[in-house]
Amino acid sequence: MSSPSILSPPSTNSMAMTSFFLHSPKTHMVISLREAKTSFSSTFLSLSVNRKPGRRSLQVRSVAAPSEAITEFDDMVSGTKRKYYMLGGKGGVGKTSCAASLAVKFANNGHPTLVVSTDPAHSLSDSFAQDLAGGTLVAVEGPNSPLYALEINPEKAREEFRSANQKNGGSGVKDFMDGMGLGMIVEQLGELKLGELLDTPPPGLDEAIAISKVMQFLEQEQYNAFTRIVFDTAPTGHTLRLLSLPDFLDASIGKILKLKQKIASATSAIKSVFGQEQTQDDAADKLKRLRERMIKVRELFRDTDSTEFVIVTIPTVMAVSESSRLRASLKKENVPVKRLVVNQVLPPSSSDCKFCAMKRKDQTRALDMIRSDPELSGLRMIQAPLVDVEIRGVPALQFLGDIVWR
Ligand SMILES: Nc1ncnc2c1ncn2[C@@H]1O[C@H](COP(=O)(O)OP(=O)(O)OP(=O)(O)O)[C@@H](O)[C@H]1O
Repeated sequence: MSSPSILSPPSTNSMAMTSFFLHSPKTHMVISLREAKTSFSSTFLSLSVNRKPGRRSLQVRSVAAPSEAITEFDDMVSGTKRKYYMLGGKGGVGKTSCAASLAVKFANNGHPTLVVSTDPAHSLSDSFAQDLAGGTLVAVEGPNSPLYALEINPEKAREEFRSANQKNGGSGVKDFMDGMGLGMIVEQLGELKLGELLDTPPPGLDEAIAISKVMQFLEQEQYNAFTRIVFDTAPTGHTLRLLSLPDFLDASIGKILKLKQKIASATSAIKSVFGQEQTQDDAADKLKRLRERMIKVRELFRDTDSTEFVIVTIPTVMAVSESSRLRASLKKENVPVKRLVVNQVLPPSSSDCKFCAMKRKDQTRALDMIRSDPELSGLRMIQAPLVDVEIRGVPALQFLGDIVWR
């Protein structure tokens, strides 16, 4: 598939309006974007589809946004040292759209970029309108610099983790050791509840394993070239659990490894439970590597130099309340947060639509709530407008990225 191309270069008219046309070969849709420069620090644009026979065009009108909508993309884009951006928030607020648009913008600004979905319900493929599934790096067509996407299959990652664990304490071991009168050690292993944990994983475990899987990818030399890594994370609840999981898993794996050593040295008969010595060492190595990765994940989340967690929300009381709790938890865990994206803000309009007026009033209340919230008021607020078409495909993401990340 060829990439979308700009058909006509930007042109400026007497009203200081910029317009250009994008052509997506996949959809054969011509998108006309008009950006009005106003005296405000931000511009809201609204999209509409013109379905005239033979020509579908997406028109973007611009309206002024409040002046606090300031972002500092320069700060995000500068430097070639690798940086990680983790976008998280309540379900459905636009995390994927914002993460994908940020990744496109980084790539268009010269950064070889990797965008990763660790949300068990992936939507990167839908957002880019390209098939990115499969659990490996897939090139995204369209941006100027290389952009790759990775949808981690959490179940597969968990299965790998489970098989490493089972070799160190599965039910076969328990039966054997019971028979040897060593049930006590098995009970100790049982106390770790790792097997149970893997059978009914709590929210956050998949995410932790998925992120550790990404670390595994990044340990390989061929991935050194990526200078920006954007994570589209799972909804808030998972993220909160994820923050405490690396510590928990680290401790659990540490205990398992210690117990395994004890067991291994107890009798050579017990050694046979684990199969060949070779297999045993493999399993231990796997666990050790996983443990090291968990430590890296924990450090990565707290590294202010290279990592930023961006909270995405929408202007509703429920979403703002959840974002406030998320920010409080992130603060407690020393995870750096600077920005809050408030997505789907209704642009001002002169129409007398009652529904819109009510909705706008509601949103204004939620925005006020953000401004007076002790957890959120200190963050840089970025407002993104609710647009009237679905944001899909690289040209649309580029458009969203140019509004949000400035
Ligand atoms: N600013 C916007 N204007 C209009 N539609 C939007 C906007 N942002 C996102 N959407 C749409 O909202 C829907 C949900 O967006 P998205 O998938 O990015 O959210 P999410 O937070 O990642 O969802 P989930 O939690 O389910 O993964 C999509 O259809 C997307 O196109």
